[in-house]
Formats: sequence, structure tokens, C-alpha cells
Amino acid sequence: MTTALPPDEVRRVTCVGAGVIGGGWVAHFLARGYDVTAWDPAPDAPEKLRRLVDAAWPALTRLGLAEGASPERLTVAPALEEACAQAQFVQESAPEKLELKRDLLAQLDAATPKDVVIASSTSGYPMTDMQTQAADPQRLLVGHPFNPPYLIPLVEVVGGRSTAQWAVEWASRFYEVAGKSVITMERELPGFIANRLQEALWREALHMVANGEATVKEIDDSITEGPGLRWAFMGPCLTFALAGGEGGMGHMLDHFGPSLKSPWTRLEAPELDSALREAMVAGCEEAADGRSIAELVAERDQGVIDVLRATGRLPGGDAR
Ligand SMILES: NC(=O)C1=CN([C@@H]2O[C@H](COP(=O)(O)OP(=O)(O)OC[C@H]3O[C@@H](n4cnc5c(N)ncnc54)[C@H](O)[C@@H]3O)[C@@H](O)[C@H]2O)C=CC1
Ligand SMILES: C[N+](C)(C)CC(=O)CC(=O)[O-]
Repeated sequence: MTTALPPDEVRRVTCVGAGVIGGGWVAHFLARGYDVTAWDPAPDAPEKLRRLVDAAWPALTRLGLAEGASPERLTVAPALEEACAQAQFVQESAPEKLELKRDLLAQLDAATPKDVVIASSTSGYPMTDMQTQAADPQRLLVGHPFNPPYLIPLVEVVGGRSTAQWAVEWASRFYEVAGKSVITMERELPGFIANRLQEALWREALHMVANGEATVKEIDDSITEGPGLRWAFMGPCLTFALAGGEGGMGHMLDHFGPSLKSPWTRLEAPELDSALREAMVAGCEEAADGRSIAELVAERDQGVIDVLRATGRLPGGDAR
């Protein structure tokens, strides 16, 4: 049984670690109208944090601020205990070092009022490995953001073995109230979902550079001038379903399955058996949510045009 404050009644957020990501979280929560307390042990952290918030604020203002939102609602606390004493939610964004995270999360647990959820921004450690030293690990979980957290909506939420289900549900709801787009994961995966995908791409990019097969620019251009345009609004599974024409994902796998398998030599790949085929087809149908292939094609095409326009690559005229 939890006595946690309802997520939509949270007014005060504490951000621990105020570098690239912690500072980005601070800007996000300020823009959404929260009182934010930050703590970071670096002597120059307060100035750096103010610079980051000042730099982000014009874009956040253009996007639209919550009522009463102001950079003046940021307090930088002199000590971790002070930062956490009144916290209604804590977002930890300290360096990606396992021992440091373990120790810090135990300190945050000791300093934060009971039933207040503490989320880690870790980009890869499972919470099971980080919550080992905390006295009350049930309210510790991962809330993995994307850079910059004040512009990229996604947060991946996942608990560890000792995390309570109420805490996972509470955090997912809180992030939604705070304007984020949330994926709540039922189990821990290395790299969560998005980083696992990014890491696969990244690993191949490194292979190509190391082997002299492609330049960094060619790799980057291959994404920004190619699939990246589609991925801004339609994920890799649905876009590949469209590669199968009216036959969708089923035809795409039957047609390209064998040839797609040949470059998998560098990867540990699953067997493309009938169960996986069915799961992919069913997953695409679910993601399409009733939209026909023709409707998805029209949506994809207009999306590409919108992204081209938004990134200044569309010659004049209204493409809609
Ligand atoms: N940089 C990125 O693109 C992303 C990073 N993350 C995660 O966010 C976390 C922070 O990463 P960055 O902001 O990139 O690192 P960073 O190096 O920019 O910032 C880390 C901050 O933590 C402070 N710090 C050092 N020791 C500390 C301690 N014991 N307690 C509290 N703060 C401490 C440092 O002074 C620094 O300001 C990591 O867990 C990382 O995996 C997650 C998503 C994206
Ligand atoms: C580079 N990174 C692994 C820390 C990146 C992330 O975790 C998410 C992002 O912003 O792409």
C-alpha cells in the first residue's frame, strides 16, 4: 500500500546531477511549470546549469510554456540532503558508472521522503544492478530520457527486481502529466528498447568506419537523407511493411527475408522462423491500428514532406 502523492498533484521536482541530461530535465520541468531543485557536486554546476536553461528557454517559449513556468523557479541546493528533503519526485542524472549510481541511489533513498519515486536517467544499467544498496529499493526505477529531454518526448520506464509495481505505474503517469511520451517496459532489457536499436545501428556504423567501408559523413547522410526522414514519424517495422506493397509485412518478409539474412553475419540474429514472421505481421497490423496500406503510404509521404519542410530542405510552395 502506498501513500504516494497522486502524480498530477506533484509541484516540486528534484534533479540530481545537472550535466547534459540533468540540466535538460531541469529545463523541461521548469517549462512544464514545476518548482525545481537541483544538486550537483561540481563547483561550477550552478553557472553551467543556468547557462543551459537560458539557452533552452527561447525554444521552450516558442513551443509554449505551462502557466506560471519560469526559470526563476529553479533553486540550486548546496547539499544532496537539502535537495531531497522536500522532493515529490527525484530524477537522478549522475555519470554512467555503476558503483557511483549504486552509492548515490542509496543516498537518495535515505534523504528522500517515504513513497517518493526516484528515477535514474541511466542509458543502460538495469535497475536490478543499481538498487542493491538502497534500504527501500521498491521506489527506485529507470526513467531513460533522450537528448535533449526538454525537446525529445520519449521516456522509457522500467523497474528492477525489487521495484514495486505501484512505483512503475506512478512514474509512467507522472511523466505523462509532465508532458512526456512514455513506454512502460514490463521487463528489463539491456539498453532498454531505443538504445538497443540505436546500438545495433551504431555497431554497424563503427564496423563500416573501421573497415574503411564508409565515411562518417556517408553514414550520417545515409540516415538524414534516407530512413531517418521516415523514422521521425513512422517506426522501422511499419516503414518496412510498406516495402511489401499491398502484401505488407508478410510479403516483405517472404520476398526479402532470405536476402536480408545474408548481411546479418556480424550480428547475433534470431532465427527468422514462422513464429517470428507471425509476430512481425501481427505487430504491424496492431501498429497500423486499422489504417490501410494506402492510408499509411499517404501518411508516410506527407510526413516526409513535413519533415523536409521543417528542416529547411523543401523548395518553396505548399506541398500539402
Ligand atoms: N548524454 C546523453 O545523451 C544521455 C545520457 N543519459 C544518462 O544520463 C546520465 C547523465 O549523463 P550526462 O548528463 O550525459 O553526463 P554529464 O557528464 O553531462 O553530467 C553528469 C553530471 O553529474 C555530476 N555528478 C558527478 N558526480 C555526481 C554524484 N556523485 N552525484 C550527482 N551528480 C554527480 C557531474 O558534475 C555532472 O554535472 C547518465 O546516466 C547517462 O547514461 C541518458 C540519455 C542520454
Ligand atoms: C549516447 N547515449 C547512449 C547516452 C544516448 C542515449 O541514451 C539516448 C539518446 O539520447 O539517444
